[in-house]
Amino acid sequence: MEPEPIIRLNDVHKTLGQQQVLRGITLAIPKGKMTTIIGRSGEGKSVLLKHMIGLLQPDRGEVWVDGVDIARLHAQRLNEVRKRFAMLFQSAALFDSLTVFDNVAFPLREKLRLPASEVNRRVDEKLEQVGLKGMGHKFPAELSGGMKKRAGLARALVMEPEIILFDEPTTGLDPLMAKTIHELICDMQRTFGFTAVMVSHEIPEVFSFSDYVAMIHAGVIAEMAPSGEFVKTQDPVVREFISVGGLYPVHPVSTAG
Ligand SMILES: Nc1ncnc2c1ncn2[C@@H]1O[C@H](COP(=O)(O)OP(=O)(O)OP(=O)(O)O)[C@@H](O)[C@H]1O
Repeated sequence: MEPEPIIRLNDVHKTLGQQQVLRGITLAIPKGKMTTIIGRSGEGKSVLLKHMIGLLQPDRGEVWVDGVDIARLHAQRLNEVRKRFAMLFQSAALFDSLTVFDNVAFPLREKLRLPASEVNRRVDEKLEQVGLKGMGHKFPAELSGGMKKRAGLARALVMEPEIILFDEPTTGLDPLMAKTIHELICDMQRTFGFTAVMVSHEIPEVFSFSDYVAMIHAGVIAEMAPSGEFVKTQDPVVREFISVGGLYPVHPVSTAG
């Protein structure tokens, strides 16, 4: 049985500047699974993620999060819904002037105002889970690219969100480190069971680490399917796009005649 969707976009349209970026996106994100959004550069993948968390409002259409249309919410109610989310940006967006520990502690202190002993416990636990045990005293400038991503992940996880949006979380890493970070994210997703929505350019790797894959093309969802089904698509545009990652020859040899 298909898992129920936790986020549902219905006919979402968005124009930014002169560009009609989203032209009727309809998409359901299954709860507790890893869904990856692929598509060419500039197709609107980041814009789509920002609609899911209410950082952008659609010109037309609906964005349902667990039964609430966040496209119509006032700021206060929207903030309540946003507490269920974390978002991890390409850059990991760490505060350079804070240690790794203080970066991860930041949302706990700022939003939950927890006592110091509880902050220490939770931060140490998350640092250990992402492989940064004993690194809390370091500053971001002292970390490798992979360690920065781990720190960003720890900060996203520390609030124990129900939904985490990952915008190209392996940007700037070498292929081996990118694989390690993807594996870590998958491991965390399976351990904690949050809903993950990820934007990624890593083809064909996305098909091994995602439960579902969706491709955006020309402002709409060209294909959305479980990973194993997605690669069997007959849609020529989708086939051509994923062929770049070596799954199919770009010009399949015709067997006709
Ligand atoms: N705030 C904005 N104002 C004007 N145009 C914007 C804004 N944000 C995004 N765009 C435009 O919307 C389009 C989609 O951008 P988006 O960042 O979502 O693409 P993407 O698919 O994530 O690309 P990439 O894979 O390169 O990160 C681009 O043409 C971009 O220039």
